[in-house]
Amino acid sequence: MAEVVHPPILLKGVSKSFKDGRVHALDDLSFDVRPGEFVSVVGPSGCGKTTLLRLINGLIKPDGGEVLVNGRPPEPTQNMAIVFQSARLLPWRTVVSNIEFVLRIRGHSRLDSRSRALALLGVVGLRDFADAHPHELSGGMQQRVGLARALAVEPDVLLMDEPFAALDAMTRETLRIELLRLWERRHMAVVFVTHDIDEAIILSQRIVVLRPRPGRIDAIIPVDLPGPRSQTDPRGLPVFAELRRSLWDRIQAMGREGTALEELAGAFGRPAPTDDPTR
Ligand SMILES: Nc1ncnc2c1ncn2[C@@H]1O[C@H](COP(=O)(O)OP(=O)(O)OP(=O)(O)O)[C@@H](O)[C@H]1O
Repeated sequence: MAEVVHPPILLKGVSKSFKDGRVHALDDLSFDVRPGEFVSVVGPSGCGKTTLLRLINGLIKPDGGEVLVNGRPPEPTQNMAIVFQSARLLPWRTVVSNIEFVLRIRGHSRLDSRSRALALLGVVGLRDFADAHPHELSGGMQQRVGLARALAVEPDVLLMDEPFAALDAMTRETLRIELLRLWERRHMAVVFVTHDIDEAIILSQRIVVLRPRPGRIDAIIPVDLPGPRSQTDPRGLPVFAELRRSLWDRIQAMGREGTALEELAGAFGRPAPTDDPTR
């Protein structure tokens, strides 16, 4: 009999409330992430993006519906990694030891952990900083270490919660390309939360748009751009402008339906007039 292939991530009618049901964070969310797929999640502040990642990661449980990772409810033993807005490195450990640490607790030998950690630091361009401590690194470099640490466990599911939001524009750009290169090489399933529409289009194969109060799926938008993404900047392409416009229109429509438009504009960054394809 043919083996059943489960999607890396599957959500079926997932709901989640906090404060004894007074805060309805997510309502009836259903979508899947296919093997090797890069999916971004966008939506205004408070629409449940982080809650969604925490549900997939198994840090919290849904009140209703089902979250499945590789066909099973999420659990710590699964090959999943999460990257946050700040790298959250252990300050008393060196850079290389921060990565070795996660390998050691997964049962890798001391020797193997070190060689893997050093190889990964090479991949993210930080081999020369192996023996530095986190405070000696810039925010962008720390985030690179965080990425290397997440990849060390060779996850087949990588969750990212606005990982580049705190970085300057240039570092952000460099890390995006680095992430795309790593993804093209390893092809893990990625769920990437961002407030930045351009970033979502540049990185993803599909974009899940959430609407707030309670968080629901507004649309799932396929992003069909010529690849490989790490080598082609789509921002000059007509299809990019069209996608950007349609996402922006969608967000404006949410505003008209009652969500404060200014909040949305602040959260997403209104397209500059010169970038506006309709002008
Ligand atoms: N542990 C919690 N206890 C109580 N309420 C919570 C908790 N976690 C999230 N919430 C509420 O659930 C809703 C969704 O929060 P969440 O952090 O997932 O949104 P978000 O889309 O990630 O927001 P942002 O873009 O501002 O980071 C919010 O109303 C938030 O206040």
